[in-house]
Amino acid sequence: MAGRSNGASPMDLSSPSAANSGGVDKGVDFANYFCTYAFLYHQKEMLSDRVRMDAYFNSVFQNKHHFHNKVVLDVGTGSGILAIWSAQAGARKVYAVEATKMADHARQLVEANGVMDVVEVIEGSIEDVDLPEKVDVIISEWMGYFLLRESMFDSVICARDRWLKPTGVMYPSHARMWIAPIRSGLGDQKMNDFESAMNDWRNFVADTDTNYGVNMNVLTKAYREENQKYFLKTSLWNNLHPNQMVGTPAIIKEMDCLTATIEEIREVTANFSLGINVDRTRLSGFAGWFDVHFRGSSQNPAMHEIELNTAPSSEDCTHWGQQVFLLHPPPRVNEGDAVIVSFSMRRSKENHRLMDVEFTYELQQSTGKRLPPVTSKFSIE
Ligand SMILES: C[S@@+](CC[C@H](N)C(=O)[O-])C[C@H]1O[C@@H](n2cnc3c(N)ncnc32)[C@H](O)[C@@H]1O
Repeated sequence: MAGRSNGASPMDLSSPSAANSGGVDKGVDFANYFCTYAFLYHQKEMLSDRVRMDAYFNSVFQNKHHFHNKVVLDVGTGSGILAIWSAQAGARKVYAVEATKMADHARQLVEANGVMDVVEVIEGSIEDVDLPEKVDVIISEWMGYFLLRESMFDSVICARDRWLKPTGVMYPSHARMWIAPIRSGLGDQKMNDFESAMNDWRNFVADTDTNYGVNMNVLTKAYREENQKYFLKTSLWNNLHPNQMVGTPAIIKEMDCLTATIEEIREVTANFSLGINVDRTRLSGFAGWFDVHFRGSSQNPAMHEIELNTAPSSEDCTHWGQQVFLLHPPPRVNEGDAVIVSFSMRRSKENHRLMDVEFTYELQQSTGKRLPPVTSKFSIE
């Protein structure tokens, strides 16, 4: 469905690739994933996200003791911003590794900001790069939609295991994934879009038969499936207002970036219960988001802990927004009900940077009645 935007993503990660968790075709991965990061418009989008920028800025400058006279590795430096801040905070040496040609712009920025004696920009994949020494700090902005889309944390883990000193610290140091029950008008909108696509198809089938003598109706089922996936089974990007949450959010995954493994993030599963706290409403779906923390390590804690939060907010929106998983049809819920959820998120077989998500949910009404479980599957594209 490339070219038809459902608001799911500003980046095109949707084309199938040979990449998977076992063997990634680097050329295809570069074409599908990295290429977008070589554009300044995309780096600018991230550099304009105030919540993101303030969190990283404060994490570095309020914890200068982690940087002063230290060796830092910036994994995926992009424009070089985190490397420049690390140098300004007193680092002795910063290795700023970037897979794309954005490395050239980063080098220019480093020079223009007078930190070229400290920051060395290296163009290449972190997986392939050799550094002359181990580092005290790894800083990286690796988070994708709902934390794990893009699978960039794999590269940070690889860098950590190869280059971080045993006493080293990770920036950020911890990450969490959240899910909340929500109400939204998006469900009706997407169902209308789907129905109008199917009406359009029926007219097309009739016209093709009348005008050209070929009956296309045998393809109706396939067209329906294609459009169901696109309109109803793909998660949506949205910045929700907190009053769209109809119950208490749950943490479904917590990660210590110093010890997390690729195995642990390849598949995320969780069983949890969401208490409904709004009366007579619809459960339009679930929203997923993340937060990360900058706490240093237990050996070497931060002086000032900083949080970067992408939860629904009335003022602080981020470019990550939230991922919305819509239920069709949306069940009616009441205050005091509970939604019992069994959740899983796995990497897509076609593209390890995209995710397949499954919710099996059961509504437990406040009266004690329990409705039969329903399973809904989604792609995060
Ligand atoms: C989300 S952007 C962050 C850019 C910059 N650090 C910032 O905070 O504005 C991630 C960057 O990491 C780069 N990247 C992703 N995986 C990488 C890898 N394995 N090796 C080197 N660079 C990588 C991308 O090309 C992209 O520029």
